[in-house]
Amino acid sequence: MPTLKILTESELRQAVQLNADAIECIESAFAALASGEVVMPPILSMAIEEFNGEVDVKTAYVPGFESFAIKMSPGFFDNPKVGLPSTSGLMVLFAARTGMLEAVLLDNGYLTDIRTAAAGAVAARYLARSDAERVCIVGAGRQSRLQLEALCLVRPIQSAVVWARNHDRGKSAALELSESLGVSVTFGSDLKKAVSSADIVVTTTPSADPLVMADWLCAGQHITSMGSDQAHKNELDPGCFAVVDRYVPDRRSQTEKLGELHHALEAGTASVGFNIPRTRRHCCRQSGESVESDEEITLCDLTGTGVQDTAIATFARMRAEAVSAGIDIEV
Ligand SMILES: NC(=O)C1=CN([C@@H]2O[C@H](COP(=O)(O)OP(=O)(O)OC[C@H]3O[C@@H](n4cnc5c(N)ncnc54)[C@H](O)[C@@H]3O)[C@@H](O)[C@H]2O)C=CC1
Ligand SMILES: O=C([O-])C1=[NH+]CCC1
Repeated sequence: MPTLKILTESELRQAVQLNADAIECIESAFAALASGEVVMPPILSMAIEEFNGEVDVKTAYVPGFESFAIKMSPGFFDNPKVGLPSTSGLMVLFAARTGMLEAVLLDNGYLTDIRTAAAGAVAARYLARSDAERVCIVGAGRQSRLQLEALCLVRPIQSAVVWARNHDRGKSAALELSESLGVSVTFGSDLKKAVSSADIVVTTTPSADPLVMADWLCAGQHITSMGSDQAHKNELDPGCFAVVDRYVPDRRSQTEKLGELHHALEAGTASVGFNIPRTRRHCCRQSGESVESDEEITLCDLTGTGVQDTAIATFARMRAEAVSAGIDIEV
């Protein structure tokens, strides 16, 4: 009879943390995706508008990996009002050779959180100036915290400003991050000022209306937009596409439907097939492209990919098995 491994959130938290290993895991996943060998179908997404919710199913097969993950990932963005996290869910691992069920990772969204923050770190590693030290984080939820933590692992961050609609939540996030990261993190109510004075801007909200305006961007900045992962979400003024010098999507076929590119295509600030106007050497490659000039404005559009999920799930299972974590049941 086949054996099934079950891992709980606390076991997975012990196995995987946001650190250099997790970043390496996700960087390798993007490199595999860029090789063109990965099989990654479009995201299956169900909107439950009535409750400001969505459920995303993501998967990918990576040649050479013994297993592939299928992830079920709800995002219900009114949950914080009732004391619940916005995102949750689980990942399931299957054998790549036989399709047999191998493991259920009851992570409650933890592995998605880590792989998403690690993607932000990979983006900054390749696209932010090496001396980038001032950050603006837009939003004060789970990813706002993790994205800043991730940036501190790849750039010499000295200070950050957190902007949030809800000032109290923004102030709490800033205080918490100051204490946990040991850098100066303050709340800023003036988003224009916070964006304009940052070396790196990360947008982390499910906003359906642009928050960051094109004329706030400055030479030498890197922007990662990771909150907009559904067609209706839009954190950047589409005009940003007319001023950025380098654009990198996690998956072009996703960002043109779900990410910031989608809105730029609709607004006509980017064209299908594209190339951003005013381009010096624009790229749409998946990864491995690094910033070439300290004056470039770079934009990374993250919509979240199944290859990240297969990578983090297989990594977590390997780490957990190394310490004999979890229970095995015969099914
Ligand atoms: N690209 C990717 O791979 C992933 C993207 N996401 C997306 O990132 C976003 C944030 O996720 P979490 O941090 O887990 O959520 P969260 O609910 O913990 O945090 C969201 C933050 O955005 C704020 N916010 C909500 N609506 C807003 C609006 N209209 N204008 C300004 N601020 C607003 C909230 O008050 C909160 O501070 C979501 O859109 C989620 O779908 C999440 C995980 C992976
Ligand atoms: O899988 C994912 O990236 C997400 N699921 C819900 C919000 C984002």
